[in-house]
Amino acid sequence: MIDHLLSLQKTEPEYYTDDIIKGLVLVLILAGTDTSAATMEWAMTLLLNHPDVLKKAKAELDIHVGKDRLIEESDLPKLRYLQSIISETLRVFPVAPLLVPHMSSDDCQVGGFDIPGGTLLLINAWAIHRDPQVWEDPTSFIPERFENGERENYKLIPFGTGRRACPGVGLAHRVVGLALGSLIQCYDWKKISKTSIDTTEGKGLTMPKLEPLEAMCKACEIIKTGSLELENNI
Ligand code: HEM
Repeated sequence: MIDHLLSLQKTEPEYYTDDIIKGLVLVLILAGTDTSAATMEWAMTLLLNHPDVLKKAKAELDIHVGKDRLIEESDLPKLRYLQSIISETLRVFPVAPLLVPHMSSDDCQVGGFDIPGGTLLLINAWAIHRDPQVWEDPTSFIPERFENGERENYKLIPFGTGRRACPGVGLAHRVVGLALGSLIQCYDWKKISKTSIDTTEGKGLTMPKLEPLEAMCKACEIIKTGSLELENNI
C-alpha cells in the first residue's frame, strides 16, 4: 500500500505529500490493530466459555484444512462456522459499540425523527445487537444463528454501514479469521478455573475486556508438522 501511495506521489505530488501519506498509514494502524486484537480476545473468551462451539470449530478445521498443514488465507471461504463465530463475537461484543460520531450535513429524518443539519449523531450498535425485538435470545452466544442466513443489513453493524462504513472490513475478517483459525488449529485451549471467564466490558476507545483474558494452551502436533512444511517451502 505504501508503494501505491508513493507512486501516486509521483503523479500527484501536490496532494500525496509525505505528511498525507504518513497520516493515511497512521490511521490504518490506529483503526486496524486494536480493533482486530480486541475482537480476537473476545472471540477466544467466548470460545473458552463455550467448549462445544470450540470443538465444532476445530472439527471444521480438521475437515477443510486437515492435520498435515497449517490454515491459509485461501481456506477461509470454506470455514463457514469460523466466520459465524466471528460475526457472533462482533454482535455480542462490538469493539466500537457507538461506531464513530457522525454529523448530519443537512436536515433529515432518521427512523421517523427530525434531525436538524449539524447534529451530532451516535449509533448504539451494542444496543441494536442486543435488542430482543431484533435478535432472538440476544445475550446468548450462538454462532449457529448465522448459518440460517441471519445477516440482514442494519441488524449487524459492527463496522458501521453506508459510505462511511469501515473500509477495513474485508481485511479485518481475513486477519481475525486467519489468527483465530490458527489458534484453534494449533493449540488445545482450557480455562484457568472451573467458573466461566468474566465478560464484563472495560472502558477504552476500543471496548476491551475489563480483566485481560488468561487461558491455558497445549501445542498440537500440527505445530511441528506445519513448521517443518513451512521450512521446506522457504
Ligand atoms: C474487527 C476489526 C474492526 C472493526 C470492528 C472496525 C470497526 C469500525 C467502525 C465501527 C468504524 C466507523 C464506521 C462508521 O463511521 O459508522 C470504522 C472506521 C474505520 N476503520 Fe475500521 N474496524 C476494524 C478494522 C479495521 C481495519 C483492519 C482497518 C484498516 C487497516 C480499518 C480502517 C478503518 C478506517 C480508515 C475507518 C474510518 C473510515 C471513514 O471515516 O470513512 N478498520 N471501523
